[in-house]
Amino acid sequence: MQRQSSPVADRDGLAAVAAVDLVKVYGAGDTAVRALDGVTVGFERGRFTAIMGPSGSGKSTLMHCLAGLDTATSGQVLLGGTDLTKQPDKALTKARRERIGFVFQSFNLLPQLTAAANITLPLDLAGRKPDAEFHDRLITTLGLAGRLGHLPSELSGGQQQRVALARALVSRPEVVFADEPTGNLDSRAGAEVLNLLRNSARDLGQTIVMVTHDPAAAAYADRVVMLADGRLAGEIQQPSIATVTEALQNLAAGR
Ligand SMILES: Nc1ncnc2c1ncn2[C@@H]1O[C@H](COP(=O)(O)OP(=O)(O)OP(=O)(O)O)[C@@H](O)[C@H]1O
Repeated sequence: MQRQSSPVADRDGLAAVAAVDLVKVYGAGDTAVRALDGVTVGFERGRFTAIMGPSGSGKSTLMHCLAGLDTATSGQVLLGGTDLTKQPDKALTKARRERIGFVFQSFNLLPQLTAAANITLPLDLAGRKPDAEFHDRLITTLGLAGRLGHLPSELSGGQQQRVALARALVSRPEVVFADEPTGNLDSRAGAEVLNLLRNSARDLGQTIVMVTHDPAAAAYADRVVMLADGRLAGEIQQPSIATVTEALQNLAAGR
């Protein structure tokens, strides 16, 4: 496993989103928890990166801070040229809505809306129209053409997650954050969703950052960033299930 992190984005123009010396402390005094303890890491444009590490290592906290869903105690979050930690609430909400896409373990689709309406909802709310050609290409690639008129309750878990993926991708956001996106899927549907995430990076140039516990899921990524105790603990390029599993075992054993 390499011990160096990638150069942070805005310095070389590569990173879509980056953390610079990011610290997050929950609580205060004796009960304070240092969930992130000075993390500096960049996530390159057009690549699919997985964040892994033992339970409690700070994966969700890092992702939430990168996505502007949580505020850091100190340090910077750079989305393109914008330091999210310096944005007033309104600007942060706008950046989250217009520049970031999300895919959650629990799909988070609105039950009363059809698949088609769920997919375009964020754009509709922003008063924007989807690029019709890109929209149609996504629907075809994600295998949703025959499902657009269905409600989420009429779709399988894998289909619901593909709708959520289409919703995240259709606005071509600067980064899509995926939080355990296959956690509620069986292995076949999970593999489909992971293939689609990988292809979104390769074919569409979409930047994707995914938190996962599963080495098999992480092996779909171009790169795995490891966290331990709120710090960067190395990274793996072109990961395989074996290299990821070994790295996690080494971390657990304190090597
Ligand atoms: N809201 C909170 N209040 C207090 N402590 C928190 C809070 N959220 C997270 N923590 C603590 O911060 C540390 C990092 O948590 P985080 O959820 O980021 O880790 P994780 O790697 O995502 O864990 P897991 O794999 O179990 O989901 C943990 O010690 C956790 O208990």
